[in-house]
Amino acid sequence: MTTIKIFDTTLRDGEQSPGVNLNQLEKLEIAKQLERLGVDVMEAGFPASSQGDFEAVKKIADTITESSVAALARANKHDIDRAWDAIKGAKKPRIHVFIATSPIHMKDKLKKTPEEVIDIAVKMVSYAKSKCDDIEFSAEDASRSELPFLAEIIEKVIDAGATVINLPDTVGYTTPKEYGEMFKYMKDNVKNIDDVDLSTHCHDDLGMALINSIAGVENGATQVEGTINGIGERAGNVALEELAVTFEIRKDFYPFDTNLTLKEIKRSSDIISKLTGMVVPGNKAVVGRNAFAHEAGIHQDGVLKNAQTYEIITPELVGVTSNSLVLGKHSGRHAFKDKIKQLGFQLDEDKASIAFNQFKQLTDRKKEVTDDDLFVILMDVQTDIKARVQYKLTNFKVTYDSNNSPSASVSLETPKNEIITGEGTGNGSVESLYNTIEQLIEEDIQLTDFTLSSIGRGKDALAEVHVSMTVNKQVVSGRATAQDVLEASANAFINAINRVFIIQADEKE
Ligand SMILES: CC(=O)SCCNC(=O)CCNC(=O)[C@H](O)C(C)(C)COP(=O)(O)OP(=O)(O)OC[C@H]1O[C@@H](n2cnc3c(N)ncnc32)[C@H](O)[C@@H]1OP(=O)(O)O
Ligand SMILES: CC(C)C(=O)C(=O)O
Ligand SMILES: [Mg+2]
Repeated sequence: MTTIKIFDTTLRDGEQSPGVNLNQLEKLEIAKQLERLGVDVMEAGFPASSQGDFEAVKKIADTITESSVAALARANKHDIDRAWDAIKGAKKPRIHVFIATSPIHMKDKLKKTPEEVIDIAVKMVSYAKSKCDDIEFSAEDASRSELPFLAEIIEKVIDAGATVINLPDTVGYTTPKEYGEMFKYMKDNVKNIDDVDLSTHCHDDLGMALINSIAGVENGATQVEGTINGIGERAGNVALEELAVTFEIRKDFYPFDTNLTLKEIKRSSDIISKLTGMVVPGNKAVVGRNAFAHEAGIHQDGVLKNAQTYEIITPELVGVTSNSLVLGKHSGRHAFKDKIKQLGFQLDEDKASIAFNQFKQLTDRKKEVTDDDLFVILMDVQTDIKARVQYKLTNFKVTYDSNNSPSASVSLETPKNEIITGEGTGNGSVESLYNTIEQLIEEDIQLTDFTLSSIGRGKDALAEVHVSMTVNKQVVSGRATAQDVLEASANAFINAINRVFIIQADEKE
């Protein structure tokens, strides 16, 4: 068995998913879970891209001890300086320098000759090496690069100090045969290739990210880059949980394994889905809601006789459990604290008390509080989602009449503690609410996405709303849960707006 290193880029490439915008506490929460999952390396972000990302990467680097913490940098001194300043406190820091090597990217995007690209890459890898021992070099768009040129630049950056060479399929264009052959070519033609880890980085534009990553591994890659739930730029990256579980379930066929703690997979998937707002499709491999559900009578009959007739992965393997401890109106603090631990949260006394009060309020409205409900409450408290509120919803009313446009009246408390109220209409109840809030806040708001889902089953399930929007041209997202759809919608909208003020305050600090 060869153990393949897992490089998780949920916090960098994953955050590049359109509409995803994580704050510092949310990124830190995800980083802690990735460490529990056992990733060898986590790419915490791109520090030169914004002050907020710099701060988040720094916080993660100062907190995480088991996994290496990587920061992305273009091949220029400014990006490398920012990356190093953010991660130098890490126990195992890695600077990740990239530059494109395909003819189309070099000529049309970078406007550089191949010789200039080699020169920049070598100089910038040496510069990064003068600061940090562990340097990853990525040849962006490697899969559309000319192989002899790729071999030349790789040999030179290894001489300059690179410790990991990543060959991304940046646009998800390659096929397994082609991608495997590229790794084999490097193994056969780059004289110092055995001094470094070779890495895959596959995007899923043609749905081949998993099989391409495996082809890379079969041809010499010792590191795989990807994200949890497969989120990422455009169609996303390879879903790391799919790779790790494939190696586990088909160990008779593939002689590879990973250091991941597989039973942390479901929790990782849930946290990332909740915090990013990227809902996991029900039929998604390994972590989808239906991945372990059987609908058809013939299947159910088979499973009752022997689960393995239709189940190749046991739910327990990836941390899907059915829990019997039901929390409700009559539960006390002990049972609640025990449940917090079971769900994998570590809250201090103050936060545990806030969460307990929110749980009690919910039990007044809901017969049975499920693990999913609690997960949402605990995650909100853990990430202080309500702690830095600027605008607060104090009251709202929506009137729906099937013959007329719905109308809303809303009261908000402003950052200056003034109460403002207004009224408005819209084509639907949510739109009337949003139009009214927009008029009150007087910022330039464009809603770009709205998702509503239910947490739990039945009439009294919680509603969860995610919104993405631009506020004064800044892209932000917000989420909220409530028992009422309109309340969740209003709070998600206001949480997104509040984020703009939090980002502005962070940037001033
Ligand atoms: C394949 C990937 O996933 S790469 C990672 C992509 N991630 C991101 O872009 C997210 C974060 N990005 C950002 O916040 C911004 O793009 C920034 C802060 C990095 C740069 O912003 P700006 O300075 O406004 O530049 P902008 O993004 O418009 O253009 C990119 C510039 O970097 C250059 N560039 C692109 N890649 C590289 C590289 N690897 N090394 C050096 N220069 C590069 C481009 O040629 C262009 O240069 P030019 O201004 O001389 O034409
Ligand atoms: C920055 C690099 C590694 C990347 O994300 C890509 O090429 O897809
Ligand atoms: Mg990528």
